[in-house]
Amino acid sequence: MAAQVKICGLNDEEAIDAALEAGAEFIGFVFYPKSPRAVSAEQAAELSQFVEGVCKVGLFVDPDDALLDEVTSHLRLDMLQFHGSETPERLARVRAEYGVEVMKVIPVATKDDLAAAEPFYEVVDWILFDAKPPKGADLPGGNAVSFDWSVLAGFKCPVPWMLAGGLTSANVAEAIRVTGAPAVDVSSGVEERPGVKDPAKIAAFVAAAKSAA
Ligand SMILES: O=C(O)c1ccccc1N[C@@H]1O[C@H](COP(=O)(O)O)[C@@H](O)[C@H]1O
Repeated sequence: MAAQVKICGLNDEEAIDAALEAGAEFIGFVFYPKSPRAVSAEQAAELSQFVEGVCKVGLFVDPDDALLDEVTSHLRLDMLQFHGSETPERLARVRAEYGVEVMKVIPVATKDDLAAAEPFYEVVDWILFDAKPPKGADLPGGNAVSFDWSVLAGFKCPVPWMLAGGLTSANVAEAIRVTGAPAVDVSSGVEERPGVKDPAKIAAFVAAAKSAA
C-alpha cells in the first residue's frame, strides 16, 4: 500500500492546492509563533475554509489551553500535532476535551529514543518520529535534518505512525524502504526557502512517496 503523505507548514492557497492535487492525505498548519511557517487562527481558517477530504492538522509546541481554544474556535481541525515536551497526561486530557485525534512527536537519534513513545501509545492516535533538532536550533522541528532511518527498521509501532525529518523528493522513497513507514511528513523539503512552499516540489514529493515500494 502506498505511503500516506502529510505536507506541513502550509501558509498559502497555491501550496494547499498543490498538496491536494498531488494526493496528500494530511495538510498541516503551524501554530508556533517562532516558526517562519506560522499562521494565525484567522489565516488558517480562511485558507482551509473550502478544503475537504483531507485531514487538517494543527501543529503546536507546548501550547496552553488559551491557544488551543483560540485555534479550535476558528477552524475545525481533525488532528492536533504536539512537537514539544507535552506529557501523556496532558495529551490524554486534550484528546478528551477537544474530541480530535492527537499525534505526539518523538525526537529520534538512536534506537534507544524509540522507548520515549511507549507512554503515549494508550493516549494518542498517531506517533511521529522526527529528527532531534540540531544544538542551538530555534525550532524543535522543521530543521531539514534527518536521522539514521535504520533505527526504525523492523520496528513495530502499536499505533499508526509517520516519519519526518529532512525528507525530500530525492530521499523519501529510500526512507520508506528502510523504515517501512506507512506515512511521511515534510516541510522544509518542499520549500524554496523557509516559510515559502514550492508547488512543484510538493508534487514531486508526493509522487516520490506514493511510488515507493
Ligand atoms: O515546520 C516548522 O516550522 C516547525 C516548527 C516547530 C516544530 C515543528 C515544525 N515542523 C515539523 O518538523 C518536522 C520535520 O520538518 P522538516 O521536513 O525536516 O522541515 C515535520 O513534522 C514538520 O511538520
